[in-house]
Order: sequence, then C-alpha cells, then structure tokens
Amino acid sequence: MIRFEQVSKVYPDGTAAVDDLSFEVREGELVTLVGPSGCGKTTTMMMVNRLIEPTSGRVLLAGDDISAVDPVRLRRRIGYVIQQVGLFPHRTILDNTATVPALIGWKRSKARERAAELLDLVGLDPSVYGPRYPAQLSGGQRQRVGVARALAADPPVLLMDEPFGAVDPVVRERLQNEFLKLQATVRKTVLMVTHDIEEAVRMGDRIAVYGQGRVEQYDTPAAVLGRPATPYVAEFVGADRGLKRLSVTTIEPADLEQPPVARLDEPAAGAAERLREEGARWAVVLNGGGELHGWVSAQALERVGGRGTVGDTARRMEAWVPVGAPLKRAFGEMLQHDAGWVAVVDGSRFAGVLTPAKLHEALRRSVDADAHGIPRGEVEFDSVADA
Ligand SMILES: Nc1ncnc2c1ncn2[C@@H]1O[C@H](COP(=O)(O)OP(=O)(O)OP(=O)(O)O)[C@@H](O)[C@H]1O
Repeated sequence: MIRFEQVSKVYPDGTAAVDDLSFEVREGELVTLVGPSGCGKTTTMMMVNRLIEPTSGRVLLAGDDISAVDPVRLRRRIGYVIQQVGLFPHRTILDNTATVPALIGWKRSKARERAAELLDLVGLDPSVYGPRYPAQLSGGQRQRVGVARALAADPPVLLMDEPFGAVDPVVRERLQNEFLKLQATVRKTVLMVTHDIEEAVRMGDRIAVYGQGRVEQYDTPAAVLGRPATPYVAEFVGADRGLKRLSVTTIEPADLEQPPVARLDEPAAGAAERLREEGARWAVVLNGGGELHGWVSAQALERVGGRGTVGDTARRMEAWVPVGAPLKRAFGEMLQHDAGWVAVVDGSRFAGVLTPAKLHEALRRSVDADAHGIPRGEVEFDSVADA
C-alpha cells in the first residue's frame, strides 16, 4: 500500500535525514516507526503526504508514484494526526472534526453528521462535546478529536506523528487501547511515529527500528524483541526486552491449567470430598451456565459441611482475562488483585487458569520459538525446560 523505494532526503543545509530507505507497508497494517530523536522518522512520514519531497528514490501509494499525484488530492486520501493536534481554537469540536469533509465539498449537514458519528466512535458523546471549544477539553480528549478528524473523510491511509505523546502515561495507555480497538474495525493502513519502544511494540503489526537515517530492522514486534538484527537494535529495545515480550505474547489454551471445578448450586460436602481426593486446596466455581463465578477454598467447604451449597461460601473472582489477551494483562490482573492465579475465559465460558509458573512457561516458549524461528505452538515443552 505504501512503498518506499531507495528513498533519501538531504535537507538544503546538507543534513542527511533519511538514507536509502526501502520498505513496504501492507494494506490494513499498522507500522510503527521508532527510534531516537532526529533519526528521520518524521521526515519519512512527511514524504508520504508530500509535505517533504525526497531528494532521490520513490514513494508509492497503492502502486502510484506519489510525485505524479497532485498534493492536495493526495492528502485527501491520507489522514494526518499530530501530537499538538492543531485544532482551530475558535471552532467547536464538531466543526473541527468536520473540517476535511467540508473542505472537500461535502454538504454542511452531511459533514456534521459524519463528524458526530466519528466523535462517537472515539468515545466522545457528540451532544456533550460537539458544541464545546478545544480549550474546554482535556489533553486526552483533544487527542481523540485529532483521531476523529483524521478519520472523518474516511481516508485509506493514516499518518500519526506521536499521536499520544502529549498526555500522561495512564491516559496514553487508554488512548492506545482505544485506537487498537478502532483500528480492528476500520483497518486503515497506518504509519505511526513514536520514540517509545513500548508503544511501538504494543501498537505495531510491524516495527521499523531506525538508526541514524536508516532502518536497522523491519519486522514483527516479537521478532524485534526475540531476534534483534543488530547490536544497535538490541540496545535500543533494551535489556528488559523479556518484560516487553509480555505485551506481545498472547495467552493460548495450551498455556492453561485445569483446576478442580465446583458448581455454585452443588452441595458443599460433595465438592469438599472431591477436593480432598484430588489433594487440591481450592476449586474454581462456575454458575449453572458454565460461566466463571469465582473460587472456593477446601477449608471453607469443610466448614459449610453437610448443610449448605458451594454458593454459600464461594468468593467472587475479579482477576480474569480473555483467551488471546497478552500475558502482560494477565500479570497485571494478578498484581492488581493480589491473586496467585488468573482465570481465563473464552467468550463467557471458563477456559482454565494461568498461574505464575504457566505464565513463565508461556514466555519461555515464545522466546524459544523466536530463537528457532518456529511457531510457538510447535515448540516441544522439553526444549523449554532445558533452555
Ligand atoms: N527543514 C530541515 N532542515 C534541515 N534539517 C532538518 C529539517 N527538518 C529536519 N531536519 C533534520 O533531519 C534529521 C531528521 O529529522 P526528523 O524530524 O525526521 O527526525 P525524527 O526522528 O522525527 O525526530 P524527533 O523524534 O525528534 O521528532 C534531524 O537531524 C533534523 O535536525
């Protein structure tokens, strides 16, 4: 969709900002450009919407050499989100969001209707925020408006330059997650500049790691973390890349343990006996529909004895995650709820539990898979234990 072919940019003062860049962003893919300040990320991005012209090489968009496309028409196909957002201070949020559709000649009513839809999509109620002015919004809300505005004319391509850079880390993580959800439905081709490797790893389908003016590695987050192509990349992703890997390794059914299970409405005595036989100290408790309710300890069941049901003494389980969530989220849930394990659900069905030992095992398996270049599911567990 976006293709850089041996692109270089030397500024008039002789600064070589980008040197012989070649890579391709596939349609619907989110690619993060990450690297230290001044390495040429913004220059790369601005050559896509022709705010900057390359000195040599070509940039292609959907097969067209963009140097032959009228810049104004080109930019209609490309949404642009920048850190400072750049909202017009004297226009309402609704009008700000409707800027591009209005510019390209949509009827005012249609442009505003679309703007309201987009505000809703990024989590801002248009009836509340639409009439406000930019100064009446928080930084995070302004960033959301920036995204809504970029999407308003439904361009196939989005360029985002540090889009979540100006907000605190908590809001930033929320905006990142919201954007990923949005991207899962709108499937734009996205180039996103960041200097934060965590953000690059979390957001990118692929990452371009920049050295000075050059791409040192262009690969999936797991591969960049697992097999840094050069010592520079290894240093840039950091010694704690094992930890970062938690963000990109997902929980799979094979990672789960199957503890004893009790039903909410079954007699406590029967459940207590089962646990005794199995030598287990606790059981997961499900409701009649097989959905997770919580957990119960063997001791508590013994106390209830013959008189009651499991439901009389079961505790709710707050620490749960869906299958497919990153290990980092499971780990976060364990810490937040001070839990020794976290329940994993598949839709509304209970799928098993992830324990710290299993989490570690999953992580090792993912490292091992990358080291050998084979899919995670095909790694023999023995090789993990030996590693
Ligand atoms: N108009 C310009 N004239 C001369 N040099 C420039 C110009 N714009 C950028 N540069 C230089 O080109 C290099 C790459 O800049 P660029 O803005 O692409 O980097 P970046 O990776 O986006 O950095 P940052 O993360 O700090 O925004 C830097 O050395 C910068 O000083």
